[in-house]
Amino acid sequence: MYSDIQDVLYSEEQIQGKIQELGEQLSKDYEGKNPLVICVLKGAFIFMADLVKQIKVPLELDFMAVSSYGQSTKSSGVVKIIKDLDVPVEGRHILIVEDIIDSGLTLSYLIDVLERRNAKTISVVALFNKPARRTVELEPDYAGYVLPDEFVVGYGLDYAEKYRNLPFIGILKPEIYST
Ligand SMILES: O=P(O)(O)OC[C@H]1O[C@H](OP(=O)(O)OP(=O)(O)O)[C@H](O)[C@@H]1O
Ligand code: HPA
Ligand SMILES: [Mg+2]
Repeated sequence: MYSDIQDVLYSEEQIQGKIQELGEQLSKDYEGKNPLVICVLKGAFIFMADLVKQIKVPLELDFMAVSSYGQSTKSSGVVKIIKDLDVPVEGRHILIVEDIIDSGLTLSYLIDVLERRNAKTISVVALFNKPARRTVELEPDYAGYVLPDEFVVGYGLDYAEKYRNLPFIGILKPEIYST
């Protein structure tokens, strides 16, 4: 598994440091708001777990599973809800937790869904951001690292469901997905 990685972009320690910074900012901004923090499964599961431990104000959380990449390194362009939220979002302060924004299609779809359900506010925290690949205009309210235009895996992100358990984020060797 480790030999399939071309370059490690950010180590486990660097990622944890960034998450602590994000948590401090979010703790200030969500004081007294009891946000509903939504994890976008599967990719964001590790980030969500590490992030909420760094947010020091009361919050609730829920999970939504969506998918558009399947077994590919390119978005299919069609975002499917595989598991919906358990609780209503009407009147709630929503914080969407995403691992990565690439084309922006997943998040623009989700934001649209939550707006139609009358959330009070909707903000996005994304650990990784690949602005070079955007096909729809979208910027996270809280952002971790900007990544180069390469297919990356680890820290929750997969290629064909593999590599999610790597503790760092790295570039996958192109020969792995082009063979
Ligand atoms: O900005 P985009 O181009 O839409 O890409 C970002 C989304 O793609 C990945 O999810 P994927 O659809 O692969 O599902 P997964 O989280 O289960 O891996 C990733 O976890 C983000 O949710
Ligand atoms: N890697 C894994 N999953 C992804 C990526 C990526 O670079 N972009 C969007 N989903
Ligand atoms: Mg994926």
